[in-house]
Amino acid sequence: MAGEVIVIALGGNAIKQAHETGTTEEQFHNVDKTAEQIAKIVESGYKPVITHGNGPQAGALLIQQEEAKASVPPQSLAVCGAMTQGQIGWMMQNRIAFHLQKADLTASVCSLVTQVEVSADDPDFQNPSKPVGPFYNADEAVRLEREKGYRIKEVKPGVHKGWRRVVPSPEPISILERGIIQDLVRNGALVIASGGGGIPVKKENDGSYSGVDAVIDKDRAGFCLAQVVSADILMILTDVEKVCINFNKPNQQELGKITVTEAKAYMAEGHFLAGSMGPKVEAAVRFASWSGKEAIITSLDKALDAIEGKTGTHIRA
Ligand SMILES: NC(=O)OP(=O)(O)O
Repeated sequence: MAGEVIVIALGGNAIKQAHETGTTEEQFHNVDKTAEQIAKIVESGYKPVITHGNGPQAGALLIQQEEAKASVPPQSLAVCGAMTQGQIGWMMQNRIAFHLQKADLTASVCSLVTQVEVSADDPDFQNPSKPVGPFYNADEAVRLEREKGYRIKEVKPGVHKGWRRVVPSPEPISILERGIIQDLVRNGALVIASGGGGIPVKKENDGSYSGVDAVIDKDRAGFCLAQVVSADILMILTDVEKVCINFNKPNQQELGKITVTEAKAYMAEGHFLAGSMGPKVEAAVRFASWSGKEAIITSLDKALDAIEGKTGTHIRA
């Protein structure tokens, strides 16, 4: 319905396609296509609040820190997270503003450096789950574990290049800049916030916050953002039009409209991969349970159709 606030969590393919190396030009091109879709959503009367992933970019920056450490001091993963938030936030802000202007729409676009509190005791520090950076084959994975001490996991079983470095991904507890996000949205700005899941920080005894070397899942942080802005819809955009059960098997089945209870049952049966569709369905279930409203998972090009109920996977309480 026009006027509704939609938190849109953009997946990696909105910024970098799997087959690309991730040049500035490639990323700007993808962000431009994404911005065009977001402008259409604004034109239809909805109020998007945007968040985005940073897995490929944070992993690439980590590699750059390691490769250049003989000449410049390597920066921490928390700093890499902040850098990716600035980078992608700028690209989004730049292209969304352009497409709004082209459509004679006047909203101010603002990307906000956003910190998200996590617990230093989160179990993910013991068993990291967040894939970052490029994909490797099994041989490369073994070599990188041995030579560089990376933690590597298979994230696409059965696929030649199905291995990725993983880093800790603690649960987001709260968004520190929630007040200013609410003010900006209330004043009509199109806000990009909590990018890359937010810069992970932990509270110190003196009340200050310090950076934590981790990458928060942007879908889980997207749910926190949806709570902050009292969203009417949480929409998670990825590379598939609908969520599937029995994915890549002969009995694969697309999901249309499902309840939270059904989604939880599919999760318990192990249909959704950790670090992939798992956190998306989990965030959608959390939102639908918390709000009593609808969460949608679909692809970028189907976003508007999905909002209008024509496609996508819709999860409701
Ligand atoms: N931070 C995050 O969830 O990034 P991706 O969506 O790129 O994995």
